[in-house]
Amino acid sequence: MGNNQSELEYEIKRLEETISLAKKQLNQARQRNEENKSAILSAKKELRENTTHSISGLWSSDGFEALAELSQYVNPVTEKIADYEAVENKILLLENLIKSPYFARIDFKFDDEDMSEKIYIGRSSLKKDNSYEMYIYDWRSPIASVFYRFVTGQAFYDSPGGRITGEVDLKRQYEINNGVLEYYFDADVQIVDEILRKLLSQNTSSKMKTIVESIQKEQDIVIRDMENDLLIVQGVAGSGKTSIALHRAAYLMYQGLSSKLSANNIIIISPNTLFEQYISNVIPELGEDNVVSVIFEEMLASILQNERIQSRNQFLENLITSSGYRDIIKSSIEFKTSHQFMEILNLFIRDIPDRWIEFEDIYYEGQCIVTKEVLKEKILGRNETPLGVKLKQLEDFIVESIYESKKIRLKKSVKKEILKFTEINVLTLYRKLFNDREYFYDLVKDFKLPDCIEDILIYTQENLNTKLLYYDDATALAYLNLKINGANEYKNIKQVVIDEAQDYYPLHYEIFNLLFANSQFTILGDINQTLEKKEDLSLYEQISKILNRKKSSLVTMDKSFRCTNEILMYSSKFIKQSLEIKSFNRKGDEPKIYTASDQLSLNDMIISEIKLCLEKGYQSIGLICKTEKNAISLFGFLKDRVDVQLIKDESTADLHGVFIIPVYMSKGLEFDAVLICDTDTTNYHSEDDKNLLYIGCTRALHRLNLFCKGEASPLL
Ligand SMILES: Nc1ncnc2c1ncn2[C@@H]1O[C@H](COP(=O)(O)OP(=O)(O)OP(=O)(O)O)[C@@H](O)[C@H]1O
Repeated sequence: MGNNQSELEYEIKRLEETISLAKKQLNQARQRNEENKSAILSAKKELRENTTHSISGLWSSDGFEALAELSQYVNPVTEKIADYEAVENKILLLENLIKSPYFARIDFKFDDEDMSEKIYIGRSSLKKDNSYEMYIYDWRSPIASVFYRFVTGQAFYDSPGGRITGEVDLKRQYEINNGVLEYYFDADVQIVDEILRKLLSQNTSSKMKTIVESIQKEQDIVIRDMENDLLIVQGVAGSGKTSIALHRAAYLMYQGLSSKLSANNIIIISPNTLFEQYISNVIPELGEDNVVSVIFEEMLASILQNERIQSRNQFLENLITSSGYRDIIKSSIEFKTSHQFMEILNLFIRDIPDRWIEFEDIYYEGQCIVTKEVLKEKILGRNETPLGVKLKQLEDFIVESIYESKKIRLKKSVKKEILKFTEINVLTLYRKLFNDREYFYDLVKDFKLPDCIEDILIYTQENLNTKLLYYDDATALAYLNLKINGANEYKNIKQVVIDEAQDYYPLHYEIFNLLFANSQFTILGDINQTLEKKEDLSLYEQISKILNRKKSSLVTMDKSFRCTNEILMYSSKFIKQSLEIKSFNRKGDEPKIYTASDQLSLNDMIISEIKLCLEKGYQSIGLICKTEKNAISLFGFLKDRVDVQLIKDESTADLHGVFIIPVYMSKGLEFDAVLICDTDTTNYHSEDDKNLLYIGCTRALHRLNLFCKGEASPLL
């Protein structure tokens, strides 16, 4: 360890004091919850014994008295339960804190003081009761940013009261496990890099890890950004985008922020369930409740009230495997999720009342109550109100008109019959758009359409006749629905986090904008990790334009923390070098290409590589294939020889062990060792295939090898 003896003694004593304070507070918290528990139990007992009314009678006409009687018992219990939960949370934090109270210290001399102050930084704060003395500062506190952003010397941080300047005299990092100080070191940049290298050399775990001890300056800037309503991060594979997104969410929930958000104010939009599961532990490990998490297709299903929606994974599998249809699938999604198609849909919506709703005179008991002209007039105009809302208002107008004239209230069944045309079936309308060629071409006469538009129309018509709603049509329909009926979900969301931003199309962002009209956005992506389309930095301009927030900023991150030097160098050859990629300079073996003459010898090669990886102690080994079809077939060959799991659409496996996974599902994930198992020339030959190889290869932390049967792909 080599630390100065008196310093070491000081640190050991400081640690003991901290732990003993934390233990004292833990005991108090436990005692308080014992009291809470018995108070809750006895209040419940009292409630049972002393209230004269049964719960089921409470809402009857004479139940009010009973309700009042009950509330005098219920309210204190509710308060006790809330307190119990808050204290339970604190107990958990303290239990974790006792094991590892802090990971860093800075000695900061405020400009207006003579002596520097020792600031200990940990995952959560610890303060002496009834005093301002902070034993530990939360990593999210303003002063902790100095640790992440400065070396020794002049420094500053922004506090709620303004900028505070001073000097960092010492920067120290600790390794404390189970309450024992293993070592500490005073940090200059090189040593910190050495520690980070050691950290990154460890094996991955089945769940994503927190990175509070080693957040880098440029990452910290994104995590703490409070300036922008739209923050876009372009980061190369492994630069920490997902980690940052999650730490930022925890930061936004920090108690000390005046604009503190709760877990239900933040939503994270994930690419698939496997990824959602993989990241699910990070925020709780940072001591916060998990935020709302959704997959985009779940949002589509909820907007459309339709469960039979093609997932993006199914869409990709379909695209990659269907050689004959590939071009049309691509053109179709490109067209239907474009800005141009959105404008076409807007024109279509404008046309609906005139063209697609058959207004009729409303008769009741033989008397015309409202004419169709009046009804139509009420719907045309007021363009700022969504059509669906206007139709609902029309419904009320008709009911009121009947009441005015006949002085009767309509029965539900009659109402339903009369008001048939006020209900819009978006899918039926959308079908009409594609079925009526004359109408379609008239509607789009001012647009320059794709050359294959006729093929797109036929393809869409066919798809709309199946039971499954295709991914591109579901997107267009969701837009149509939101424009017609307005967006009513997610009203409490104030911060939207979108990971893998490059996978979404312009119309997706229009949908996000409609759904989260008043929210701020953090958007993270990598233009090199697109699967079926080509993107460049203009993607982010497009997103900015669509979301159109007051203040926005684009941050780029070019350092990859995941892969070894050799893996990153090898992976980089699959992408255009428009963006610089730096590695963290961690050494490893060169990736190799293994070519087998037939399937049997390929299987043998893969099996011996898996065995080697297991011998090396790797915890997660990813066997990546181009498609689910290839993955299933490889699984068939290997399953009786090694313990291996197949990952398919909607899998939620824990990533611990050996897995076979289609490349598009491996996005966002990482493995200690990766084997790309089907790199022959038939599988990988096109520009799109290069992107797939880039994504697959950059999943590897320590070891990457490529395998094929027959001729190896010329792309390798
Ligand atoms: N500051 C850091 N300290 C320690 N580890 C880090 C740091 N930043 C990133 N990492 C590690 O690097 C790996 C990649 O991080 P992450 O998955 O967040 O990157 P990403 O940019 O989302 O990658 P991809 O685009 O490939 O999905 C993870 O293992 C993460 O723990």
